[in-house]
Amino acid sequence: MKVGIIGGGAVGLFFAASLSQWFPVTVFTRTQEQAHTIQTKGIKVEEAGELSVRFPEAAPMDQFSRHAMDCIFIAVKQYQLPAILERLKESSLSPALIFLQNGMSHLTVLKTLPHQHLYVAAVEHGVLKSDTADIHVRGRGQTKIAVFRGDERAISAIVEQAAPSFPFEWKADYESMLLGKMAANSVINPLTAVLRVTNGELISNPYYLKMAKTIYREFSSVFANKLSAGAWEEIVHICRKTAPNRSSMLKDIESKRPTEVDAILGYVLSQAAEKDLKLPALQALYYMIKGLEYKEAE
Ligand SMILES: NC(=O)C1=CN([C@@H]2O[C@H](COP(=O)(O)OP(=O)(O)OC[C@H]3O[C@@H](n4cnc5c(N)ncnc54)[C@H](OP(=O)(O)O)[C@@H]3O)[C@@H](O)[C@H]2O)C=CC1
Ligand SMILES: CC(C)(CO)C(=O)C(=O)O
Repeated sequence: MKVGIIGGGAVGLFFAASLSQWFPVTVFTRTQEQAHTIQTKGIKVEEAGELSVRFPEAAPMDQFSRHAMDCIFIAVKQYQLPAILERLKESSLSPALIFLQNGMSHLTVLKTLPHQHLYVAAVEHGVLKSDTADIHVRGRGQTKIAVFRGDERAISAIVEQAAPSFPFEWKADYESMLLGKMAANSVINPLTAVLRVTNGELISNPYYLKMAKTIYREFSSVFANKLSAGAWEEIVHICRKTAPNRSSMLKDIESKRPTEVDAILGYVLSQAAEKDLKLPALQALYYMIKGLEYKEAE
C-alpha cells in the first residue's frame, strides 16, 4: 500500500511520520527545500518530552505526477485546496483520496472529482509545527473517518494496521461527523481569535461563556436535526481538555496568516442563507475575523 501525503504542515508531517512505521510513504511538499530537509534529516516528532525521527520519502509537488500511489491524504488548509484539486483531476484516477480539512466548504468541490474512492476525516490530534520538518504532538487523539464516495475497502488496510497507536474510527455519516467538529470550530476558533484568549477562558469567564452559547445556539438553528444531542457538552469538554491551548484561528491571526474562517463560519452562513435564517452574532464574528485578516494583509 503506497501512501502519499500532500502538504508538509503540522498534520501532513504527523501523518507521514506515523504511517511510515507501517507503509511506504511519500510527502509532497510545496517547496523543493522542504522535500530535501525531510529526505536528509527526517521528520522530528516531539511528544511528551520524547523525540523520535522518521524518514518517509519526500518530493516537491511539481513531481507529483511521476509517483503512483494507492491512497493520498490531503493535508493542506481549506483555502489551499483549489490548486491541489486541479492537480488531482489531471493525474491518475486510481488512488483513494482522504481529505483532512476542518470545515465543510470542500464537500461541494469533492463532488466534482472523478475518483472512485473519496473519504473525509475529522482529525482530533493536536499538532504544532515549529520548523521545516519539526513537529510537536500536543494531544494524541484519533482520526474519525467516513466514506464520501465508494466503500471502506480501499483504505481498510491502513485503518486496521495503524490501530492502536494511531487510531482511525469509521463513522457511518460523513455529514454529522464533520458537523460535530465544525460546531466546535465555529464556537471556539473565532471567539478565541477575536478575544485573544485560550480555549479554557471561553468557559471559565462567565461572559465569554454566554457569548459561546449564543454562537452555538445560532449554529444549531441551522443544523438542528443533524447535530448530535451532546454537541454543546462536547464543545465544553474540548475547551476543558485543551484549556491552555490557543486555537488554530488565534494562532493564524497572531502569525498574520489567512484563517479558515470561510470554510467554517462562511459555510455556516451560506447554509443559513439557503434556509432564510439570520445569525446576527455569528455574522458579526465572521466580519470581525475577515477584518482582522484584512488588517494583517494590508
Ligand atoms: N494542526 C492541527 O492540529 C489540526 C489541523 N486540522 C486541519 O488540517 C488541515 C491542515 O492543517 P495544518 O497541518 O495545521 O496546516 P499547515 O498550514 O501547518 O499545513 C499546510 C501545508 O500545506 C502545504 N501546502 C500548501 N499549498 C500546497 C501545495 N500547492 N502543494 C503542496 N503543499 C502545499 C503548506 O506548505 P507551505 O508551508 O510551504 O506553504 C503547509 O506545509 C487544516 O484544514 C486544519 O484545519 C485539523 C485538526 C487538527
Ligand atoms: C478543537 C480546536 C478548537 C482546539 O483548539 C481546534 O480544532 C482548532 O484550534 O482548530
